[in-house]
Amino acid sequence: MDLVNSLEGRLLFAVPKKGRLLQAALNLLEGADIQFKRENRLDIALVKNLPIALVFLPAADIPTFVGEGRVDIGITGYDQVQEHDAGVRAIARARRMSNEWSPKDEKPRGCDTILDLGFGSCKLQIQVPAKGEYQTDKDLIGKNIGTSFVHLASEYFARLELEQEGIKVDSTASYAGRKLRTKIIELSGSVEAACALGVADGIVDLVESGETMKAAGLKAIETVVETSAILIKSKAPSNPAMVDLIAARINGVITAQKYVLCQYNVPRAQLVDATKVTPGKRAPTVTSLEEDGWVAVSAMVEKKRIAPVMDDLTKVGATDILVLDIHNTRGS
Ligand SMILES: Nc1ncnc2c1ncn2[C@@H]1O[C@H](COP(=O)(O)OP(=O)(O)OP(=O)(O)O)[C@@H](O)[C@H]1O
Ligand SMILES: O=P(O)(O)OC[C@H]1O[C@H](OP(=O)(O)OP(=O)(O)O)[C@H](O)[C@@H]1O
Repeated sequence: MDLVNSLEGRLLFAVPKKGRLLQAALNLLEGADIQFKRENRLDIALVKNLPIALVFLPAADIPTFVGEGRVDIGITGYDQVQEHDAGVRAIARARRMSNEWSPKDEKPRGCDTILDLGFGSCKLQIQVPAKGEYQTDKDLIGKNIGTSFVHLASEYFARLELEQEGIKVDSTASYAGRKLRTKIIELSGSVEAACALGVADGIVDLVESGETMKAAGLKAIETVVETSAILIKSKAPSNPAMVDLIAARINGVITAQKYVLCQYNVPRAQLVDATKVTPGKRAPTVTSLEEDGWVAVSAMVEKKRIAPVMDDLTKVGATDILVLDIHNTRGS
């Protein structure tokens, strides 16, 4: 099969090819009924039931492909989009300084966020040895910083250096032409080892549970970016209607994962109190029961709140409380 020709007319959808976001992204695709078979070692898969092709790429590269409009939509981390944007800003500053800038450089690029996907949550944090001499981010000015997020780290320390000099920073354009006193060292993985091995005085890396940080004898002193996985699109996708369809399907899956359906019976006299406990996403559905003076209520409730909600319903006199998983939703 000529794979490149078979991409014709298909919306290109970038998915992380490995790492922390891969499995949750695949689960979302399955929930959205995006059917495909990925051949061994191939990074492109044609979707069987929709005019879409999936492109499996490193999470860090997805903002570049989407931002340049080569791929229409993608799933990646918000941190990766921020890092990419910071890199684009750095190039623009350098071009302006070297007078290579032209109005073409201003053409709209970058990605738009469609949805927060609710997984892959963590923080990009500045970390230092827990028992070391550095207590604040300012203590690291002029020192060595190890990171995979070189552009975000450079902007962070550029701002810090300017503020230390008493210069007000109103945009990242203020960093133009400045040489950082802090040395940003690019590392592609196992960044936590850099302090112990003497390569860096501090690091900028992701923290979720904090286990990796703790095991490396580090502590976090500042947060650069809070992140989670997002669905992004290019500024001018090839098929906007298909983008909307995918966004609606994925949104339906996320909502279904976040909520359960709570059903119960309650005396009509207690209905007001009960619906305060379960107001639903828009409003609860109330139907009358054959038994006089009683109603049945069903309402969507956030999964993480369901136990106290059941306690409170019991207190206001609800009975026959059922909690049902929601397989999928639309329009909620
Ligand atoms: N511990 C974590 N908890 C939650 N999300 C994470 C965590 N680590 C990374 N992520 C998210 O997953 C994205 C990809 O990180 P991951 O380390 O899986 O990348 P990768 O593609 O395997 O690259 P690398 O080879 O550099 O590890 C990150 O940008 C971040 O958004
Ligand atoms: O706070 P924690 O829950 O310990 O998670 C943080 C770790 O997770 C990520 O790395 P990952 O395990 O994906 O491997 P990597 O270092 O190869 O990127 C990140 O780079 C941290 O090292």
